[in-house]
Amino acid sequence: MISVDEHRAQVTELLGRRPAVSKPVTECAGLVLAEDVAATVSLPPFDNSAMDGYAVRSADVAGASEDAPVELAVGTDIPAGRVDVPALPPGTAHRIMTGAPMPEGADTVVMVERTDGGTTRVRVHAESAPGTHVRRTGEDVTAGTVALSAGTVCGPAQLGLASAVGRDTLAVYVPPRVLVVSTGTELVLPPEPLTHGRIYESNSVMLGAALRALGCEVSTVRSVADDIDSFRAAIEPRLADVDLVVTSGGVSAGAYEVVKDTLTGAGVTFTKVAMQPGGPQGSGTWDGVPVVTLPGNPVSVLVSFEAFLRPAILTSLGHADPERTRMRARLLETLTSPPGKRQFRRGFYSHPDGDVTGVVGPRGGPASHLLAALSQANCLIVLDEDTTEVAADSEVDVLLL
Ligand SMILES: Nc1nc2c(c(=O)[nH]1)N[C@H]1C(S)=C(S)[C@@H](COP(=O)(O)OP(=O)(O)OC[C@H]3O[C@@H](n4cnc5c(N)ncnc54)[C@H](O)[C@@H]3O)O[C@H]1N2
Ligand code: MOO
Repeated sequence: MISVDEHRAQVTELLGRRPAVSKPVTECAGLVLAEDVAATVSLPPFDNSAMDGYAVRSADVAGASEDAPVELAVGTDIPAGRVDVPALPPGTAHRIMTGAPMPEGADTVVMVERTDGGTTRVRVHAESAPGTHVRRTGEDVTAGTVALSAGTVCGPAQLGLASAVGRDTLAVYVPPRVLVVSTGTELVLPPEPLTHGRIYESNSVMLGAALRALGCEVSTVRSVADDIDSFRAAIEPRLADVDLVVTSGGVSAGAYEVVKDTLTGAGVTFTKVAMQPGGPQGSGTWDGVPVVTLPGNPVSVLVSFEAFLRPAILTSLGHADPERTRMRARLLETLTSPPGKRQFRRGFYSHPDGDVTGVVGPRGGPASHLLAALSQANCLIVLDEDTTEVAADSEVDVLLL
């Protein structure tokens, strides 16, 4: 029996670090930068107006007020995008739009609402200090500096910034192509009707969704019979096209453990991990392709994904912190846990108004076939290896899903 942390370390080492590739910025959401992005331009790239109004010299509108407006001749219009902006002669105003370049000579912008909106002459009803409503060159980013560092997760704001400094591609770690395989002679796919003793296959759909959420490209073999020849025939031809194989089922102690029977001695090590659910696990390689074998019970599959695959894949993709957000929460019911095992119970975490901790109630018992309870959960309650009981009202760790 090995610990959760030991198995996680093995799976993380197995997956290693993904290669970096250049991708269009539009395809980089959620991925991690494999390069520093240097700004080749400043942001803003030029002094420009923050308001629709009039570019003026502040000295020319000094003392202006509602009762004593200052009247100036209007020179020209400067819409955003105009490149041939004439300088501003003293005692005049240029009509300027938000984002348009400031004319030489102007040091401030008066909002149109503080004027009569004139097009040949304008009455200005307010003073405007130098710099008012002017966005200065480089006040956000200075050309030549690093706008985004390697290791940054590309969310919407980061991709916006990369685009604003002129990048249309980025070097990012490319997510793996994953083959998801569900084993079990009992598995049936809709619309085939269920006969007694068989069940509808669900693990591959669940795993596929979890993997795609990390950016993985997923292909699936949804139902392989518990037979070594069928298993080999279904998987071996596909190995060349994937970076990782994830199987479910066929790894425990029965007489028909197809995954274990096929891969033992062929590069995959099977072991028991001190956790509940998700005890029977395996990892290794098959013809050089990394393989992670999960137990078949649906809740075990998703808990194993959270405990091992998710952190290993995120690490392989360059994430510095692959952990789920961990919170302390007040437990609403007493829970028990087997000694020596880390238990992951499904829970619902909420945060009543004014509560600084949050509360969590279990959803379903510890058994690993309770898929409906899992579907109502938004967190895993973690009871560590030394804990056998946690009383209601005690604080526990929860991992937010
Ligand atoms: N004598 C022992 N029996 C079992 C042990 C043990 O240590 N000794 N461990 C139990 C635990 S814990 C688990 S978990 C399971 C793991 O068994 P397998 O990985 O071999 O999985 P299967 O037997 O193939 O399936 C388990 C369960 O899950 C259902 N299943 C499987 N695949 C799917 C799927 N794709 N979609 C939906 N449901 C699926 C399957 O029908 C079984 O009910 O072993 C225990 N036994
Ligand atoms: O450890 Mo099993 O994975 O409880 O169902």
